[in-house]
Amino acid sequence: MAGVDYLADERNKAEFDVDSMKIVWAGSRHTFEVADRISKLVANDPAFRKDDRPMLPRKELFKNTLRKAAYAWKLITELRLSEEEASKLRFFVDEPAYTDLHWGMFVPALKGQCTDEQQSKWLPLAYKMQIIGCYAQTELGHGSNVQGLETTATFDPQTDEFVIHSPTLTSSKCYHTVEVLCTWWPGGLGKVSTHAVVYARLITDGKDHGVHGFIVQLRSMEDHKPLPGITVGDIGMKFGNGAYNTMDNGVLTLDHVRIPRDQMMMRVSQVTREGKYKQSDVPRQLVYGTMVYVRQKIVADASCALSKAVCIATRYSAVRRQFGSQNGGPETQSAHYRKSYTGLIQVIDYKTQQNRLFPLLASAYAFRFVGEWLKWLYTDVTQRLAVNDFSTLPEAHACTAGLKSLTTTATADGIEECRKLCGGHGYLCTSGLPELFAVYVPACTYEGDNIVLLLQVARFLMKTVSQIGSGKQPVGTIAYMGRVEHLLKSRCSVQRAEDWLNPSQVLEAFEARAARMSVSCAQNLSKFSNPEEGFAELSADLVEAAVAHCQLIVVSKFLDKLQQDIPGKGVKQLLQAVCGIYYLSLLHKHQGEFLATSYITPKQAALASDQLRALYSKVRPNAIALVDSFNYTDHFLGSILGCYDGNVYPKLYEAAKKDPLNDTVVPDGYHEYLKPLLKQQLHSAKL
Ligand SMILES: CCCCCCCCCCCCCCCC(=O)SCCNC(=O)CCNC(=O)[C@H](O)C(C)(C)COP(=O)(O)OP(=O)(O)OC[C@H]1O[C@@H](n2cnc3c(N)ncnc32)[C@H](O)[C@@H]1OP(=O)(O)O
Ligand SMILES: Cc1cc2nc3c(=O)[nH]c(=O)nc-3n(C[C@H](O)[C@H](O)[C@H](O)COP(=O)(O)OP(=O)(O)OC[C@H]3O[C@@H](n4cnc5c(N)ncnc54)[C@H](O)[C@@H]3O)c2cc1C
Repeated sequence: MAGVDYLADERNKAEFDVDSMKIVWAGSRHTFEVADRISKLVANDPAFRKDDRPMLPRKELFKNTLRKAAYAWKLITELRLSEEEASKLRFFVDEPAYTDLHWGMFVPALKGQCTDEQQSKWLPLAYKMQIIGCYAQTELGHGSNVQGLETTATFDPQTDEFVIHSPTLTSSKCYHTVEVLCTWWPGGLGKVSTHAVVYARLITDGKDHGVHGFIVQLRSMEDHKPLPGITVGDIGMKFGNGAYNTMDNGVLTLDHVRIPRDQMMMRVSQVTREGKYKQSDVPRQLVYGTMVYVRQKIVADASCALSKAVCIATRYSAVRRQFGSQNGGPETQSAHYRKSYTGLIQVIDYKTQQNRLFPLLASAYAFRFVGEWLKWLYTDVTQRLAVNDFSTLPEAHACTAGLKSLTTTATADGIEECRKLCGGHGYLCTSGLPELFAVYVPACTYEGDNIVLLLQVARFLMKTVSQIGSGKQPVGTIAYMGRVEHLLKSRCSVQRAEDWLNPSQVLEAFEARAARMSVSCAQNLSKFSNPEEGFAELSADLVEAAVAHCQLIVVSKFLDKLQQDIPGKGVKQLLQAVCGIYYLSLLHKHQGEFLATSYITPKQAALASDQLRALYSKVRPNAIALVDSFNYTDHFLGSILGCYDGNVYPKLYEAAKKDPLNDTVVPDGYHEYLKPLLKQQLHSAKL
């Protein structure tokens, strides 16, 4: 049976050039080649085995992660991998680790918030991993409310130092049940990091200047023990087996820990030798800059996680057969696999399966392209900041916050839907889906709770609406608000189902819905004498308006992508169909809003559904090729249900045999707990 491709027929049906699509998915030929090479390097190295993760006890799991991270670093240095290759290697190793926080947050925080002089001291150490850092912001009592952090950094002019101190019960106003209010959650903090960027309230001469970042050494470079005044450890097991438990999320208390003055990150503001507080020309919000950076990365990562789940569910839906003519014999005769299956229906052919699966497939592509665009936006804003142009920062904040929220929510829900799409077998760890879900789902919370972030977008929208008519022309993703009068009056002109394939029509529909929802919120807000009270009261509506705005961004960036030159036979046509599925499934799901804002009629909504069904039929023969285009190795997918050759059943059977519980035929515990029970029942039955 080895070597047979059970999905070959499906692959032969493809109407587009898969190799070209792989390049579109990767972003460029160069990126494709790097990803292809590095993913194979990881897949072929037994040191990166990961199928045992759900079975390992925490301590072993964690030690194994340390081993893999050290081995990955050895490869990176020995093979002299570039920064791009090294980050791909960590990505394909596919195991949350302290390195994510070191490279993903500690290094960016140093880059974004330190002066040039500070960077020249700290960055070389961090680049060579001579120090390992984490990002310690969240406290036990404060996560979302960053301004409410209670850790203090008090300047001592006598010694030219800051005294960093965790709040205690006596200094805490809000907590009465714990003795110490500590830092809580940072990844990499619990057991590994030697240093942390700690966020604390800066106090000079008795005055509180709000939250600032400080570089604090946590552990000795000699023996890794915590330095005096520092108590640090892991916060305990998290959701799921394996999963995010490879990460040492930590708890930290700082008891009057002293650091030199130059370990305050001083790009945004400074404290002089005399203890004078000075603010640079740059906006204070740049203290939040690392979060903008990471949110942008998280959007790009959403398409990776969702595409993984979708790849598994699509391949398995083509393999799995249910109902139909039974003339081929029972499902378990794997030796006659192909022949016996001819009369049975592949579950991917059920329209209900397509209606759940294909919008997720389309979302994976949509998030890929919006992620690419967001990376561009971030680069652009960074270049502007470097020359003191801060004009696009509010938009960058709104886009990163909103798209992080939209894409992570859809991805977490999508992974769970993919599990259900795989029926019972989706619930097995060997499907890869339970672990993927458990690893992914905190993305809805970390780096900003998704609702809290949408409220930030809503504030931005309300500010924009309030400025309409002031002469200030909205630009970028909010430019459509400049045409709000037209959008409030216009009506959809769709008459036939195919009219829903017209990009300008689609764009106007999403713009009109978003603009109308924002304007309606603004009108309702104006009825409140206290705007903050009104904002709190209407927050559920505001969140919906923010979602409408973010969906518009994703749709418009997908449509923009299709305006580009996309080479390869049939590639652009397929992407047009995929894009259509993305926006029409959104339109269908949020039909109520499109109808309530009166832009479309019920008849036009029905035509949209007709067109959506037609696009499902167009995509169906291409479904396997569309997920092959992600170019994932079986190692990276980590799923028997999603394996490339589709030879699912023998692999499931073999994996079950290898489960430690099957090491013995009679289980451990039989003599202590089962035998006496059975004996006793036998005895009473005889009586
Ligand atoms: C291998 C591949 C992996 C790839 C994948 C990634 C890799 C990397 C691994 C990561 C692995 C996870 C690691 C999780 C790591 C944590 O979770 S770190 C902790 C993150 N914590 C959070 O996100 C907290 C969320 N809360 C916040 O961001 C803020 O406090 C809030 C909610 C924005 C509120 O801020 P605030 O200052 O209290 O309130 P607000 O008055 O609304 O704002 C003031 C002004 O600042 C502006 N503002 C607020 N925030 C910002 C901002 N960020 N920028 C600019 N302006 C801002 C507002 O718009 C407002 O402007 P104006 O209206 O005055 O003009
Ligand atoms: C796996 C993981 C890794 C993490 N890694 C790090 C790290 O490396 N470094 C770090 O500093 N932190 C880290 N965190 C912490 C994380 O950033 C916070 O948990 C997150 O920002 C949410 O804050 P919170 O826990 O205070 O939630 P809360 O704010 O307490 O949220 C609880 C509920 O209240 C709601 N809510 C809160 N405020 C509002 C509001 N204004 N309006 C309406 N609803 C509201 C939320 O929507 C949510 O439903 C991590 C968290 C997790 C789960």
